[in-house]
Amino acid sequence: MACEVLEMIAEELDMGARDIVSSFIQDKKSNSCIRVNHYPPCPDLQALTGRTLIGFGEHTDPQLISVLRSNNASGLQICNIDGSWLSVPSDHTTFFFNVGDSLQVITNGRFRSVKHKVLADSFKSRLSMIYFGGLPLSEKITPLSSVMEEGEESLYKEFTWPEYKKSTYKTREISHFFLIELLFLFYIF
Ligand SMILES: O=C(O)CCC(=O)C(=O)O
Ligand SMILES: [Fe+2]
Repeated sequence: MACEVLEMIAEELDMGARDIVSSFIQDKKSNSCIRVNHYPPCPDLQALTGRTLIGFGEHTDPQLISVLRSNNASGLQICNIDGSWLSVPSDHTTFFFNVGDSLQVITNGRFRSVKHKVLADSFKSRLSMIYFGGLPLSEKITPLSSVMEEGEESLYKEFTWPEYKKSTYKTREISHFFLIELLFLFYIF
């Protein structure tokens, strides 16, 4: 499914070969993964702080594309162009596709990665499973020549995929860590 979507994108952008982007995630060395997230309800902690708790802090996915499926518990929100947050309706029968930072760069900004976050629900447990399709570790993240118009310049500094991934995961650990620490404190007291 992720390949099919990437192929439609390549076609839409007139990139020549239909599989020019999807071949990255089909490569045996593609650095792709699947993550399962569980957000337990924490009504007591929510009542204690009087705030909606963040289950997963705001971020963009660093890979090319993410394909998400969740149970029927809501919580996922995406950031609108005006900075407001929109809730993604939860539906266990649908897939949610997210453009990642790498796709933004290789298309030189024609497709934009979207900031998103997850709010923890007071009563319902959320379970999500996401496939992240990433470039092989040997690849540089830089606009593909087939997307560039004559004279167009790259909007981005060039990174290798391992360099970029390392820097994004460093910032993300903070929000996970914060939640774990909070839960830990709550269970102690
Ligand atoms: O759990 C979700 O709904 C989204 C999680 C997410 O954004 C991620 O794992 O990168
Ligand atoms: Fe994400």
